[in-house]
Amino acid sequence: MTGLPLLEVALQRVLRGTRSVLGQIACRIEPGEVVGLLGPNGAGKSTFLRSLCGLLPFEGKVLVQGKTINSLRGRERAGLIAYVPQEHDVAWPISAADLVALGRDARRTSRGAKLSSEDQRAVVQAMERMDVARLASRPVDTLSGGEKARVLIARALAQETPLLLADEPAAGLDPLHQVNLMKTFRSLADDGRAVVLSMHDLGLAARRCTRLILLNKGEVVADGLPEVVLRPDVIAQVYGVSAHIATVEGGLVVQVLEPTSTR
Ligand SMILES: Nc1ncnc2c1ncn2[C@@H]1O[C@H](COP(=O)(O)OP(=O)(O)OP(=O)(O)O)[C@@H](O)[C@H]1O
Repeated sequence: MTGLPLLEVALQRVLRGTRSVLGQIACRIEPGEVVGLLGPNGAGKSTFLRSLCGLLPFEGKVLVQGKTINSLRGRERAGLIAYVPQEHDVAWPISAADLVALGRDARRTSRGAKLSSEDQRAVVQAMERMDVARLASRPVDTLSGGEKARVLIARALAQETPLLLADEPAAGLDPLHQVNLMKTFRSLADDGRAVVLSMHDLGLAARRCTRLILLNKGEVVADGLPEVVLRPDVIAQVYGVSAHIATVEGGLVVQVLEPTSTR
């Protein structure tokens, strides 16, 4: 253990084009956390995640295990952070297994090198976790939307990084695969890693995340335990909907009800 936070963020501003879309955001993410990043369309969730992994220029600092993200070279960065993009475009008809194996690239001596037994174990485990083992030989351009999404998550899992950033990974997954995804994230966190994922399903976020960060218009509105962040007045103010919130065995239940006029 280094004693350093896994991720330390002190953003001052992020521009998209000439527009400032994220303001000051400061937070620390520690091993063991599954952080749900919430907020309406356009709130800045993707911008935030892409800034954290160094895919967008930003003003401020992002430290991963104490190292400035922009000082990390490709291989070193890929050893620390895995990223699941919101878009599921795959440019060529590669097999699902070969796509997942790309997650091991940063650990291999050369790109053409054979997968080591350790690489193979990671690929098989990631594919089993995402329930895509039976799709191994299928070209990814023949898969359904949810199947392809699960293969792309498996690629990031195969990277076996301390930090996993995922942009709406549950979108397009059926209920069973959504719950299993969140359980997988929880088990990574229990193993001392951390996951930050953006999401729109407040019920899934409430029940399955250890912490929620709620963004609105590029600012953090709330950051804390699900029961602290997901209050009816906050949901109405940020999302413009009423919600029923209850505590049942195993966690919080949130059901969105009707549009409100408070937003
Ligand atoms: N390339 C760009 N140029 C200009 N503005 C952009 C660009 N990309 C995103 N934006 C704007 O930045 C803001 C934040 O977008 P972002 O994609 O981070 O939101 P989000 O919270 O992930 O939204 P969603 O829930 O719809 O995925 C939005 O207002 C968006 O229109």
